[in-house]
Amino acid sequence: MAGVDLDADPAIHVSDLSLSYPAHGGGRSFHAVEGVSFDVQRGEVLALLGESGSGKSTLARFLAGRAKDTGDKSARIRATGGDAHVLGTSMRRLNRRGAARLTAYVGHLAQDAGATLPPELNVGDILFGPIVERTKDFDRDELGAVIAEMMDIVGLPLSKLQEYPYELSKGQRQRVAVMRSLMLNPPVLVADEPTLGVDANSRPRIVDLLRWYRERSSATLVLISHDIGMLEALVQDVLVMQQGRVVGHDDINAIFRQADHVYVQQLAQALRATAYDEIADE
Ligand SMILES: Nc1ncnc2c1ncn2[C@@H]1O[C@H](COP(=O)(O)OP(=O)(O)OP(=O)(O)O)[C@@H](O)[C@H]1O
Repeated sequence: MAGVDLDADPAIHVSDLSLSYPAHGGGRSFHAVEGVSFDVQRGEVLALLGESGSGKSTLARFLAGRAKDTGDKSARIRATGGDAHVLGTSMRRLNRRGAARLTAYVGHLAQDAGATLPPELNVGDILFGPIVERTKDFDRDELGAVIAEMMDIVGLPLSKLQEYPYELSKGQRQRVAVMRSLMLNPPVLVADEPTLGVDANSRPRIVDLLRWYRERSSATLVLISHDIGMLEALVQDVLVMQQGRVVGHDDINAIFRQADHVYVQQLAQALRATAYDEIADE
């Protein structure tokens, strides 16, 4: 696709970006992200942290080229300042066609993606879906082998390929959703809380799958996650958001050790407490 540069480094370049939701119900437009700048180098894993409502999902959707990807007009995100370039492509100038093409290069795992699997398809068809939608010309055996490897990593027996989403547990559905997001081998993946609300058994499986994917693809990942296991296993850099702004950006150890912002310190403490709770649960 014209405009996509797979060698772009940084893979993601965000410059003074501000994002808004449209005015509705007689109110004013809402500024969800304000004046945010950062880079993600090619092959790097960046975590976005911050309290609920700090703008993480909004930023993630915009970076993934899904700003207008919603039937609900009031949920369409508009850039009101700056821009973000992902694989050299301006997200601000992205039109509908460009956004559709970009989905082959920039994967987006939306929050609670497991809940939105197509109910009429079995797991096998769900996994093949992203490929079949694009081409009839693919090696079914080769892809089958990749699917079998992924099923093994996430601990799902191959018999599950014949089952439908309603037959799976919430954690199993989420594992399928994460597998599906990797089927097109996206060089950039934006994942919004991939382990949130998922049972303790499924969480490390999802972490293992994302780690496997990164090792084989050297993809650039942006992860929204407060899962200490996921952060420790995958993340190098952390960007902390508060009320739409960036209040910290550093190496994960530096952020948690010497954070000079009160909010970052509170977050680090809360994450450590969660980790201890989980150890206590085991
Ligand atoms: N459709 C919308 N219209 C207006 N405001 C919205 C809309 N969607 C989200 N917002 C607001 O934008 C702000 C940022 O929301 P966002 O979902 O990006 O935050 P978040 O950090 O991802 O939160 P969470 O961790 O709860 O998912 C919030 O104040 C939210 O209420």
